[in-house]
Amino acid sequence: MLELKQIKKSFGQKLVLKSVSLTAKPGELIHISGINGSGKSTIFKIITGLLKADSGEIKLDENDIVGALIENPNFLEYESAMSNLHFLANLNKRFNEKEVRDLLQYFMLDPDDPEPIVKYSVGMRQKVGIIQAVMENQNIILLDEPTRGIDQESIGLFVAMLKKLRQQNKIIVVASHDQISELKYDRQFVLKKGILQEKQK
Ligand SMILES: Nc1ncnc2c1ncn2[C@@H]1O[C@H](COP(=O)(O)OP(=O)(O)OP(=O)(O)O)[C@@H](O)[C@H]1O
Repeated sequence: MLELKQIKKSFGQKLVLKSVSLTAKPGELIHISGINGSGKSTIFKIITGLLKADSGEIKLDENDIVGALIENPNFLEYESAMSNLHFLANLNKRFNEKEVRDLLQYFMLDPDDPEPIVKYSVGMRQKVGIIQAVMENQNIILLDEPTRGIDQESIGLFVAMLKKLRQQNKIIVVASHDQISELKYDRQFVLKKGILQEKQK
C-alpha cells in the first residue's frame, strides 16, 4: 500500500505542494493530471526519496519496491540500451536478463542492438525508461508522462502491459497533463494550486 498524508513542499518562496494526500491499494491504476509546473513530478520525486517533503507523511509497506519513470530518464549515453538496463538493475542486484530481453522485444527494441542510447529517438528512450520502471518486478510503479514521444502502436502495447501489471496487483500511478484516453483508470485526481483532489466519477 502507498499512502501520502498532507505532503507539503516549497522551493524557496514557492509553495508547490500545499496538501497532497493519496492512498493507493494493490491493483489500482490511478491518474494524476495537472498543468505544466503543477507539481506532478515533485510528488513522484518525494515518493522515491529524490526529494524530501517539508512536512507530511509517506507510508509504504516493508516489502514495497518502487519503480519510476520521472521526466527525461538519465542514461549512460554511450552505452547500449541493454547495458543501461543491466547497470540499473544491478544497482539493486535484481538483473533478470530474460525479463529485460522480453521487455525490449515487447516494445519492438532489439536487445542485441549495439547502438549507444545517445542515438535513440525520444520515443525509444522513453520505452527504455518505462522498462527500467517495471523490469525488477516493482510493485509500485510511478510513470510521469509515459507516452511522451511514443507512437500509437506502442501506446497500445503500453496500455496492454499496464492492464497485465494491474492484474498482478501492482499499484500504478500515471501522471500526465492529458488523459491518455486509452487507459481506464480506477481513480483520477487533479493537482491544482498545490492540492490533490479526486475527481468524481
Ligand atoms: N529543484 C527545484 N528547484 C526549484 N524549483 C523547482 C524544483 N523542482 C521543481 N521546481 C518547481 O516546482 C514546480 C513544479 O514542478 P514539477 O516538475 O513537479 O511540475 P510538473 O507538474 O511535473 O510539470 P510538467 O507537466 O511540466 O512536467 C515548478 O514551478 C518548478 O519550477
